[in-house]
Amino acid sequence: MDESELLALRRRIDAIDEEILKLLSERGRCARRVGELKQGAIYRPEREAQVLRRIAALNPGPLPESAVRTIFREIMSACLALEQPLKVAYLGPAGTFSEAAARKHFGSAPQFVSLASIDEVFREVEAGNIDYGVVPIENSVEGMVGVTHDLLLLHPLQICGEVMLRIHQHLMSLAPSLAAVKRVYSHAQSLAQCHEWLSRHLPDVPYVPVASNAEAARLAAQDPDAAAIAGEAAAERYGLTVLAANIEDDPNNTTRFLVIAKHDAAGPSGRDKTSLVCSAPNKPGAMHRLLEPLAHYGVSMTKLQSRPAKSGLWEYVFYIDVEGHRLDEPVRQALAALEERATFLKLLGSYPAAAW
Ligand SMILES: C=C(O[C@@H]1C=C(C(=O)O)C=C[C@H]1O)C(=O)O
Repeated sequence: MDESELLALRRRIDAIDEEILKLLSERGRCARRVGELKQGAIYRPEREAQVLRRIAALNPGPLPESAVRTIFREIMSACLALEQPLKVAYLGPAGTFSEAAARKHFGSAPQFVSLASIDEVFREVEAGNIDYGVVPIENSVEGMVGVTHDLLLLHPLQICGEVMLRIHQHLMSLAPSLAAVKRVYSHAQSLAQCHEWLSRHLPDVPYVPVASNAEAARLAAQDPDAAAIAGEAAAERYGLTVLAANIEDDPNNTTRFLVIAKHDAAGPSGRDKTSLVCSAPNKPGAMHRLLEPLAHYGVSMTKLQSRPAKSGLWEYVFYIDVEGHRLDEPVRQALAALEERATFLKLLGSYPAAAW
């Protein structure tokens, strides 16, 4: 090893770090001043999405895109906290995928609050005790989360963002090896998602469903004969060793979360979605007529989900996501036409499509 070159490189790294720190401080001062000039919401999801997309496109390497995104996510998180410390609630307990989604979206600067139900997340945001709520809306394997759909219809809240989270399940334990595991705790959905792996590697032990993956990890941390299936955050939080990683049967398993607030994204980011819920008159061709304006104005639909209306038997409401912001001209016109044809329509908000 060339000692003098090593020394020179480390000196260079120290000098670079000082430069980075100076620039970060300057960035923080700019953000704080932006905060003073702002009217309305301090947190601007459309601007944050643009910053992340721009940085990813500019990245010259050698750092991978994911590393650069994570670093800039944290920089913005810290800058935003200088303008306004945020309170973000998620469906708890701590260590669940909902917490991972909240941190992926907001970075680590906000104060995170774990709440016991999706209903409580909506209520606390509506009451103004919490600035933003992160709630699951659909999973690529399990389908829609019904309660979140119902609450979006009931509460006067808006969607201001979405988060896509790849769900990786790990088997974790205090036990040194698989052979020592005598029972497995997890949420019923996670047990189902790892069914093939479990029947191949741990066919003879009981699988015990519990309230959440985080609860499973907490139990496994008290019992050296037990293992839990949960996400990585739970292993860290409860001091468990991952005995087998990525044991989910479907490697593309992804959950989509929504960020709810009292406002949506004030303007377009360049790659946006708009969500709405509506109902159609109960007569032949009504659904076709309802959706016709989307085709007419060239607006793409990314989701159409029906759900029983709580008003009567065999009546449905339709949850629709389209590409574009409500202020983009084709979306604005399509929504106006759609509203005329629907018996009921509620705009749930426009927001940047998940940046990563
Ligand atoms: C600085 C701003 O405020 C916040 C912080 C941002 C940042 O650090 O880049 C971006 C958007 C806002 O959430 C801004 O609106 O430009």
